[in-house]
Amino acid sequence: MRIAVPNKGRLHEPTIDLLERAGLHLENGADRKLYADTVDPDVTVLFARAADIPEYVADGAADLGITGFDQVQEARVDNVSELLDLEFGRCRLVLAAPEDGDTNSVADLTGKTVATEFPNITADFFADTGVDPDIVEVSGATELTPHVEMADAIVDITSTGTTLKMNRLAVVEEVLASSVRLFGREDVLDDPKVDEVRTALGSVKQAEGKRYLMMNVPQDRLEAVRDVIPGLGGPTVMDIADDEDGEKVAVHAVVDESDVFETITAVKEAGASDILVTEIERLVE
Ligand SMILES: Nc1ncnc2c1ncn2[C@@H]1O[C@H](COP(=O)(O)OP(=O)(O)OP(=O)(O)O)[C@@H](O)[C@H]1O
Ligand SMILES: O=P(O)(O)OC[C@H]1O[C@H](OP(=O)(O)OP(=O)(O)O)[C@H](O)[C@@H]1O
Ligand SMILES: [Mg+2]
Repeated sequence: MRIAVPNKGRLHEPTIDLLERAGLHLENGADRKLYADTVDPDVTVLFARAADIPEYVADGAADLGITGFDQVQEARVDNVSELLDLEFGRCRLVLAAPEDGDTNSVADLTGKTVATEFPNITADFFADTGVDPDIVEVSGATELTPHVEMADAIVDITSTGTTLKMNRLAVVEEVLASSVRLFGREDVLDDPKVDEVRTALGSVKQAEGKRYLMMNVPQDRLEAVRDVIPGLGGPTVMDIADDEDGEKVAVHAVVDESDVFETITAVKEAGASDILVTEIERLVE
């Protein structure tokens, strides 16, 4: 099973980090190579440009891919399916035009020119509006084009909005919301390995923002402690090995990070002691 992941750019690091946290440790270094093995002899990682990854998967060079939803849409591949929203690389593709110009709506672009790195997404967007501007494809620095009379507006990526602002451009309309996705070619989706990879990556997502709480509780305080532990099903209650009288039990629970502070105070008041809080690497529900 080959997974294509971004070889550079802003998605490279977080993708490698996610694979590592999911237990798919890369064996022979991720830098400046086309391939890396992983601890799983059946899984190889292939490094490719974020924009090329959907094609790699569609054509069979890789079986699974990790890249932005914008790239998957732009590639117009019809034999891949999304498996998981990995929820990083969040950004929006927007139609933007000079702040002080006369393009304030989509309709103002009749007979005008729009520059973009995403000509297919842009064409689909305008097809739905009935407005039919010329679309000029550029391969970077799109924000410059309205200032050099190349275009009247652009369709480009924004997240914080800093780049648009720096170039005195204002959003006219949102075109697409994107985040990084795991996707696969449809003819490999029955392979059990696909589900293994999806579960492993999903388990890292599940664990984010959760904490594992452990404590000791006298038997007669157990109900009181149980009552104040929020979240994910009931806590796990276990006997303590060298507690011969059986007076105390160990209580373990998964709690939202945002609830940890209050929960510690509450369980302590209810009679718990020796309270431990740890991070969770993975959580398979
Ligand atoms: N400002 C941003 N905020 C969040 N996500 C972004 C942002 N810019 C790009 N992305 C996401 O990252 C993907 C890849 O963008 P990136 O800039 O890393 O690569 P690139 O510039 O296309 O790659 P290359 O350097 O190979 O040309 C985009 O398709 C998008 O999904
Ligand atoms: O809303 P902002 O936070 O300013 O982000 C938007 C910018 O981020 C991306 O460029 P990137 O930084 O990836 O540089 P690149 O042009 O080299 O890809 C994108 O192409 C925008 O220019
Ligand atoms: Mg970029």
